[in-house]
Amino acid sequence: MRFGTLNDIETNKKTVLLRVDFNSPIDPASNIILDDKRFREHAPTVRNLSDSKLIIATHQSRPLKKDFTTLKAHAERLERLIGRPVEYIDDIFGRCARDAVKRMECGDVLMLENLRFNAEENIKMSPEDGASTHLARGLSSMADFYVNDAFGTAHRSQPTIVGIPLAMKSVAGTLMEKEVSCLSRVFSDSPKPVTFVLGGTKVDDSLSVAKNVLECKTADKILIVGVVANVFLTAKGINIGDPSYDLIKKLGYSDEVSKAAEILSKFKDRVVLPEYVAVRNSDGEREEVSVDKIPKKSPVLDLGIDSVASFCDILQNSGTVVFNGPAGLFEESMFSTGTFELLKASAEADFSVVGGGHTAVVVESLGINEKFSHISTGGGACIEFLTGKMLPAISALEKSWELYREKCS
Ligand SMILES: Nc1ncnc2c1ncn2[C@@H]1O[C@H](COP(=O)(O)OP(=O)(O)O)[C@@H](O)[C@H]1O
Ligand SMILES: O=C(OP(=O)(O)O)[C@H](O)COP(=O)(O)O
Repeated sequence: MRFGTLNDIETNKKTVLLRVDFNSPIDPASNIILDDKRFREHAPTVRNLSDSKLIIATHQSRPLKKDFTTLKAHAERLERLIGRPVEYIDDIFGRCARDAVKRMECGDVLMLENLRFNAEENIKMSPEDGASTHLARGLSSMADFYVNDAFGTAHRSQPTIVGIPLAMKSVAGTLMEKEVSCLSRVFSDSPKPVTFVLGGTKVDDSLSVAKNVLECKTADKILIVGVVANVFLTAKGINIGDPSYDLIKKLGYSDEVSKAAEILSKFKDRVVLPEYVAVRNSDGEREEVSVDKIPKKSPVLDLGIDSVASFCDILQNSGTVVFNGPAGLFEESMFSTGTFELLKASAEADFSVVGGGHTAVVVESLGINEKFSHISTGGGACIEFLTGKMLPAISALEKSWELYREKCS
């Protein structure tokens, strides 16, 4: 890695500004945090910084969304998790925040207000512009070191992600380091053969990942499931029925059909499509059909049992599995078989990685999370990483390391 980590800085008695991504599902009516996975994943970094005066900064949601809220509940949740007091302050870099920082002693933890309450944090900008914002200048003046642990936000070019690292000595936190090293391993020394499972509804992202990992020979095989499979089947000239085709149109992915066709023509032998699917029939029940017999009026909602078996066979013979996006409408138990069975088979691989919010939730609900080598905290960030793009947060940390390396110890 070409950026600094916590091992490269001496934080004892120093003031550290830590950027995390505590953006979590919240019940807007009660403000209760519904899933604290990201808190649990950032906890090691917080613990590693227990000898410092620790200022924590995060965002929650976006302006105008129902779960765009203050961070009092986030501070309380973190406090419970780490077993140490976390003071919440309803300010970001104004006088109240600065005074609170001045009062801090070693071991204290302070949580600032939602970063996206500041307009500048909601704007995509260059690192140079980011560094010159009031937000980046105000925050960087409060601490000796900046630690970016927010992998979930690593694909955003916003002031705290790309600007602050230009303005001060910055390193990656424990979670950022783990995400980058685990996801990078997919591209380098992962056990062979490497199989990707691409499903869910983000067809454009999945096609970019497929193209990248097939072209650079990262993936030996790609198993296509979910709505992504319906696009590929259409590209192959198969009639997937009106409801499934209407969903593709509604999601705005009609243009992706020709891109899927291009991938199929180039990499036919390495892209595996379902031969059998499950539809909801006119009685509202699950019905198994082969793909050349999909009824005109029935939506395709899962992988068929025979294809589940053949896909599991491929997964069981894979050294590495990267799984991103469910195989069907798993929220309905009738259509959860494909997702559940494929995930269980993937968990047995020597090296197994899961990306995507829905997929990670299923893995936890099946109680097989410990069996996976890595479950990414990033949705968009993980998928952009797998498309082979350099994430803005990582390039900013690398630049910071170049600029400040000498001054870090
Ligand atoms: N064939 C299908 N038809 C309709 N919805 C599907 C189908 N396959 C998967 N889905 C839906 O995809 C959603 C998750 O997709 P996505 O957001 O891309 O996953 P992730 O959050 O893991 O990246 C789930 O709500 C699931 O019900
Ligand atoms: O949850 C996040 O992204 P994700 O939903 O793609 O995992 C991050 O906190 C980034 O949030 P954003 O997509 O509002 O910039």
